[in-house]
Amino acid sequence: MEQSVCVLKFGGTSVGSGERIRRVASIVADTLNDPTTPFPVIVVSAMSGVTDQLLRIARFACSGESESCDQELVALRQKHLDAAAQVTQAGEERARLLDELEHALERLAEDVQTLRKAAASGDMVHLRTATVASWGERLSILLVAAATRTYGAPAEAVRKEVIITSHPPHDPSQPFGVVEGADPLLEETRVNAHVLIHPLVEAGIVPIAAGFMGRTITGFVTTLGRNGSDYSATVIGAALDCVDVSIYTDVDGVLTADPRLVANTRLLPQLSYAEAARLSWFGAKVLHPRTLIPIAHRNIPVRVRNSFRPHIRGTIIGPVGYAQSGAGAITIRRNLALITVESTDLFGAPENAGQVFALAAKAGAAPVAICSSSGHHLSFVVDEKAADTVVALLQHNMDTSLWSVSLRRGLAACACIGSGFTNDPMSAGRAITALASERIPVVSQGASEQGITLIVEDRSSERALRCLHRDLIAPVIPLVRHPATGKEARRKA
Ligand SMILES: Nc1ncnc2c1ncn2[C@@H]1O[C@H](COP(=O)(O)OP(=O)(O)O)[C@@H](O)[C@H]1O
Ligand SMILES: N[C@@H](CC(=O)OP(=O)(O)O)C(=O)O
Repeated sequence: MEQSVCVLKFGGTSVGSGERIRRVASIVADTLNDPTTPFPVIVVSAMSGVTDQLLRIARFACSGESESCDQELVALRQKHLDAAAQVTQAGEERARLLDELEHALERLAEDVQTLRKAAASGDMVHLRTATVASWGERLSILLVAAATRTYGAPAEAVRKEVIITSHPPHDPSQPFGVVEGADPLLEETRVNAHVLIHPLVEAGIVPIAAGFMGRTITGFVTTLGRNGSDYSATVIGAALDCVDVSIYTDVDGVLTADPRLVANTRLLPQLSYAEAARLSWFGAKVLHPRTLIPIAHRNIPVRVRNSFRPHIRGTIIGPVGYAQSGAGAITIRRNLALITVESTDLFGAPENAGQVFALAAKAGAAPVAICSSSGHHLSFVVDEKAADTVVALLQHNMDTSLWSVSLRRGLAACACIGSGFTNDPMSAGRAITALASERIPVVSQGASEQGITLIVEDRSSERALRCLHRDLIAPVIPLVRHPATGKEARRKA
């Protein structure tokens, strides 16, 4: 019988430097040595900032800015060599790592050349860009594997083959230096995962696999989209029938709001798949929005944990949710636009909803939120960058003597999320009152059993997030200066 496995995914912040990679290696070694945990399979992201750097390299290569391109390549090489010096002692392991890194960097340089030529001929630039973008993960697996071995745990980077087989990306017409996510092919990925991972596991060797990347059946490298390593970890986890997936990042778990924007956030110990999916849909960067798709229907739990404080339990995402009344978390999704389709004869919006959303989908825009409708109008928000294409398609395809289409840019969605939100009849009122008290107008809104979504102007969105968090989740208690006690008063006197 095959041994049961758990998947540990380490994000870019967790592998951001040699010192951090050593910390990751010690977590991997501890997991391997813990008899109560299944055998670990590791999925890693690129060192933080490296995918951005690779996409700059891709852009410079395509636009013929050779000097800038070469400068970035030199900086990228140095970053990985510095990390290599930190994760290994001089000796055999260091020599092996440097050799592997040099070989990988040479292949990256070749792929950049191929991209240059592709841009000149206009041939498959998007696939060549994905190949360049995937090198961040292909470099970091070498560092993590070497670091893990120095902790006495046998580990090997999975580098010759790619685990995730995917479709090609849908839209080949991306601007230079941009990658679009491709959809994984689950059955093919399952076969690869068993062929590539299980022999290592059976031999007691920890597999270290590159997140984010995939490959088409015809052999082209793809990506699962920006920040897609979380998603790749659950795709690989599902393919391996893993017991659970741990996402290691730089915060203690899923919090009541983004701690970079709100001061007094709290850890959410437990979330249902639906709650967590909603949080990431509405902007919580801690999880990629597609992460839960491969595993939720199989009840495989996901734990979000801090690689800097691994002793903390983190957040468990599973079938059972956050069982409190009111909002559990507040998120913001920015850079949205509101599209309103209105019939001039005051009739027919519900009948035409299917056509409206089909046209939006054709423009590659899923409605982020559907805000309001009546017999003669329908309004929904989409990502601002897709809005012009959606409006153009609507105007082109709908009878403009009967329909008008309007667009309002510069908006954001504030989502107050929690399955218990509607248990408390005061919740929605408190959310709107919180915004009103800060003079933040609500442009539109939508509600469901899982919470309420308030559309506000983008420029007010961070302020809106803070006041909603303060009034719905964690009041900010002002520091009160107590009057001097008797003793202090005597000393002052
Ligand atoms: N509700 C939330 N809970 C926790 N973190 C959040 C939340 N919303 C946004 N974040 C942000 O997500 C970040 C982690 O995601 P990311 O930077 O992609 O990490 P990684 O490099 O590990 O993939 C955190 O540092 C935090 O600022
Ligand atoms: N490195 C890729 C994929 C990724 O998910 O990274 P992270 O785990 O650091 O968010 C990116 O930056 O898009």
